[in-house]
Amino acid sequence: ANGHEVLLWSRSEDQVREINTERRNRRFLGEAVLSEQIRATTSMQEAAEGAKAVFIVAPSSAMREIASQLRPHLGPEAILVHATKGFETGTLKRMSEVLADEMQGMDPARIVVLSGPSHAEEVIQQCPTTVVVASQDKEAAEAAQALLINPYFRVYTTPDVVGIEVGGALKNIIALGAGLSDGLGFGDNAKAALMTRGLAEIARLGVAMGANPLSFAGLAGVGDLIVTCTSKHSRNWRAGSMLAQGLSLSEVLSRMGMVVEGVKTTQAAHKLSRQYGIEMPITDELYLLLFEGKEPRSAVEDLMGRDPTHESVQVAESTRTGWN
Ligand SMILES: NC(=O)C1=CN([C@@H]2O[C@H](COP(=O)(O)OP(=O)(O)OC[C@H]3O[C@@H](n4cnc5c(N)ncnc54)[C@H](O)[C@@H]3O)[C@@H](O)[C@H]2O)C=CC1
Ligand SMILES: O=C(CO)COP(=O)(O)O
Repeated sequence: ANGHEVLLWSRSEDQVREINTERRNRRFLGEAVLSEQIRATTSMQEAAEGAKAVFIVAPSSAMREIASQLRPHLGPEAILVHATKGFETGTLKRMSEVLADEMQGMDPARIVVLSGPSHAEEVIQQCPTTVVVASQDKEAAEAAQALLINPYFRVYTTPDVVGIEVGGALKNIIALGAGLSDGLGFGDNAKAALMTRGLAEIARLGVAMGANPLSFAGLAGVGDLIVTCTSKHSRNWRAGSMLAQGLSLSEVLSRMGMVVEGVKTTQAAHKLSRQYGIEMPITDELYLLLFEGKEPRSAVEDLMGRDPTHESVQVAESTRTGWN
């Protein structure tokens, strides 16, 4: 829509053919017609060489593999943007840390994170959407902003890479919980409580990891939390509502056929909360429910029956500085 020449890389020959010959990507975007400016290829080299910007939009589980395939083809001036919401399971690293590992020799200032309330199904229909791009380098963030911004897609910048990645990843855990809550018929009060107290625990962990607390009031915090807990497009919300119907986790994942990042993120956040000494009661209950067979109703009873406390969000002082 912005007039750029876009070359998509996919490992699927069928998908590449469908995009190039029919201008459709049916499995993911139905009958939406893709711009003539978009072509696809199965060659990483063809896709990346000479590109002004490279966007990685793969599941978190594929990030390291894709980054290592990309490394030999990324030009010295290109910015590297990712829109992936999750952590690496084994190392608990954020996605920009995985990219920095794999792009040895590349200036980490060229890495940009894109996040915010943005379901692809609505962006392709040109519905008004706002996102945020984060980079330790102001120029790199502004370069991504300039490439993407248009009358229906508004892009903000921020230096808070940690806050934007942590907010985007952790909201998926709460969205799984919101789907469960809705599926069990718990009503709007319960969902509002989950979102609010969920945001409190997201902010607590995020700040401990070095985020600016104010980022959690922004697009990649409360903004993405709202859309993922309330949208019919959300895979995490849908997965939660299927779990409420009594389906097992493996049944839910095979029926979805698309990534449900909140599942692996629950595991990662459960470990991170212990590593940083942060209390995350909603995440803990979801962990027990997803991986240790706890019944949803007893998870809710345990959450509601915690010791009475006061409402403070209890975030520590942030130590991070921003751009000048
Ligand atoms: N769908 C959306 O609207 C949004 C998605 N995201 C994030 O983007 C990431 C990807 O999500 P979706 O595209 O929605 O997932 P998806 O499950 O719909 O599609 C993932 C694609 O990646 C491919 N893939 C998986 N592993 C691969 C590998 N090792 N090498 C090459 N290709 C591989 C799959 O074949 C599939 O085509 C996730 O982290 C998600 O949280 C972020 C914002 C919005
Ligand atoms: O992150 C998203 C929207 O901003 C996508 O959420 P789901 O993965 O739950 O569909």
